[in-house]
Amino acid sequence: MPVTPEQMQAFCETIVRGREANPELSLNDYLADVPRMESLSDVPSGTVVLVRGDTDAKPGKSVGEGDIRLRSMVETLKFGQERGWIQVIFGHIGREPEKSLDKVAARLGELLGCDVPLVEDWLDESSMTVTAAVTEAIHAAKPGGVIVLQNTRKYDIERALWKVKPEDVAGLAPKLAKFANELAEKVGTVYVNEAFSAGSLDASSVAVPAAMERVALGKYAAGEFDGPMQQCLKSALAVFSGIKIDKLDDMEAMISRGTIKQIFASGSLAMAIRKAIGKLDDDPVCLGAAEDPANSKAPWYIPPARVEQAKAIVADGREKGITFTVPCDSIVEDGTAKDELSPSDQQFDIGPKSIAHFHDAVSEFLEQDTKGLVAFHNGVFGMFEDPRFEGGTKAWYPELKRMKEAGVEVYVGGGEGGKALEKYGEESWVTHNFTAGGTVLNALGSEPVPYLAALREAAKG
Ligand SMILES: Nc1ncnc2c1ncn2[C@@H]1O[C@H](COP(=O)(O)OP(=O)(O)O)[C@@H](O)[C@H]1O
Ligand SMILES: O=C(OP(=O)(O)O)[C@H](O)COP(=O)(O)O
Repeated sequence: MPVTPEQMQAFCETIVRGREANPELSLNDYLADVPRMESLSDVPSGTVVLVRGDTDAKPGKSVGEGDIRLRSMVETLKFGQERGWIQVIFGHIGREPEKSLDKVAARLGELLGCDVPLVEDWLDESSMTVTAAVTEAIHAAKPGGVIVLQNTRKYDIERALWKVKPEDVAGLAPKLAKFANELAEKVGTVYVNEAFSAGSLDASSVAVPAAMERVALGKYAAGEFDGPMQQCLKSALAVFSGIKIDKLDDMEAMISRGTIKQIFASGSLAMAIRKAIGKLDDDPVCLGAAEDPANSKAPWYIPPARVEQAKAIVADGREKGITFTVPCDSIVEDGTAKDELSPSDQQFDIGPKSIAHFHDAVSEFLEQDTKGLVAFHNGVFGMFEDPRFEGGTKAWYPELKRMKEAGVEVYVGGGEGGKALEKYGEESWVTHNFTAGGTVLNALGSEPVPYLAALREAAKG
């Protein structure tokens, strides 16, 4: 049965409203309601299965280079191949619509040991119809065949939900319903999400499941949520760094679960915590350009409301016995270190005193019995892509190694922090490095993972 615009509206409103739609649900409640691959074991050979894949990868010259997300899909794709399904993978790559999945399709072919054709133009967006090229590719495929559709983000419909408010969903629902129904009719009504990192409100992840008869979470994604993510929920130490100030929401949610004993905050976002501590302890701190309203559009701007939020986090945290470790100096635009910022200074990295301070805080953390102790790290300590501002991040990864060697389970929450681990350390330095940044923060933090919410809604039927 095709999904009606009204049904699509209700479906997508739930996803867009996020936690507000179902405030009582935890990650594990979502996971409990999402069907797994085994539930599709009876899907017969020759069935066309739509797979939302983790295609945002940069495959290098040989297998193993830049293709970790593609390798993460192999078990699920083999599960389908063994059952003779024809799997049609669709997903995004980067944020530019013109980026191509040609290398991704080729690498998937190498990984699966078969030819994986790429369908370039698969949607006529003016009429919102799936093109004949897709039907032809499916007809040409044998049982076990795998097809890739070009970058979903070449079509505007993919990101139509990204910036909408719940009250605006109604206007988009007819288009989204047509899109999802076309895929259901011309491709298939069995849908698998094996895109662990695709945590945005892409239509392929959050609207298409509404038109599907059967849905399941892929094996890799399920394994990440059931395994390492469960361990992260037990973290005693959480390291939050980077530039995105909304990570304070996730810090708050993580603290509210009750396992956190220590917070390390670094990078640009730590300035909000530092300022908050200054206010609470009557020791004023200047954040320089980051608190100048003239910079309110900059990604590193710290709005007064975030400082207030940080104050509440620190005050509540201290009552619970949580300690907060923050930088005590900064590297500014000319590459020099400063203890205090002047109103015009911009912070780009933490300074040498902060590096030593974090080293000492790790030593202190390791003084306790480390058996069963879990640490979670997210983000980077400075603008590490520029060698002038990489010092803090570079010095931090050996600290993760030190913790792991002392018996702590150490998890890195993907994203830029994951890339920095590859640059300055080795995978073996930590217990697990997630292949996703945003998804991990949502799962551990303040908002449900959109695609899990969509799979849960779709599974309700
Ligand atoms: N002062 C800063 N501190 C931390 N990161 C910064 C800073 N200035 C710029 N950045 C950039 O922000 C990005 C990382 O921040 P963020 O987006 O929060 O991390 P993630 O992608 O892991 O969530 C990096 O590209 C980094 O270079
Ligand atoms: O790289 C990704 O996420 P991540 O940077 O959170 O790990 C995913 O492909 C999601 O990309 P998006 O943030 O453009 O939706």
